[in-house]
Amino acid sequence: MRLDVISIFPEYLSPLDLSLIGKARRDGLLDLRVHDLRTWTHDRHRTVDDTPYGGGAGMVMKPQPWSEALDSLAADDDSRPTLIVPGPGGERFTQQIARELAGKERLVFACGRYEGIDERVYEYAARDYDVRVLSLGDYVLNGGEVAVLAMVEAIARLLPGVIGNAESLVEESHEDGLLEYPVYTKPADWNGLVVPEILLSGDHGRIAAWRHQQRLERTSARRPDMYAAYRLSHPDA
Ligand SMILES: COc1cccc(COC(=O)c2cn[nH]c2)c1
Repeated sequence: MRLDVISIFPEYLSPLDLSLIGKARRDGLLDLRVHDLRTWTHDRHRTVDDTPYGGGAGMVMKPQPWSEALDSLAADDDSRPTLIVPGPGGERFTQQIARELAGKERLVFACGRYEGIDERVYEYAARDYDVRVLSLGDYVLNGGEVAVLAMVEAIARLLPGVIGNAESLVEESHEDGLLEYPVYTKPADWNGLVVPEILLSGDHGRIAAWRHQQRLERTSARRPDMYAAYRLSHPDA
């Protein structure tokens, strides 16, 4: 998979050089390229924003640098990339969407700043891209970079070979509609707090049943919305 990120703060994306994502890039599992939007400005001040038509506070990102950046990246091959624009007004990003995007050939992430990107960029981009505005949650960030870090990590870890042990991708929160069970490691008695006896029993059938029960209880307590959806698709749960 090829991933491109366009930002006026490309250094914001440097955490993607680290750890498993960084290793996947070095191993050639992931072709991730970060671009400075100002590459596609031509004035002395490398201007990317201007005042909003209709008035109001703040600034809007100009359409021209974006259109040139998007044209340039689309021209690199004949695929039709998915353009992801993180924004508070987007469709909620979920594990299901992460799985869907992990199957794409090319993703391009546009990091908005200020009050947003001129609306005509979304229309213009739709010629060469499938455009998705995706939100991490109902809050406002100063720009899309933090959201891109989260989305790239959620997507890239699903790619074959990125996470050493694919087993760990199976029973995790949101993969199958339930939150994950509690986990423990040595020592068995720590500060007088002990590990549930069942986990020391070696009875893998009972351990699996206990873990599933824990997942049901946790999901019911913390995410009644998820629990209701789970019960609908698992009536005998
Ligand atoms: C597209 O233009 C803008 C403008 C301003 C900030 C942002 C960053 O996204 C968010 O704030 C966000 C993402 N998920 N939840 C909140 C994008």
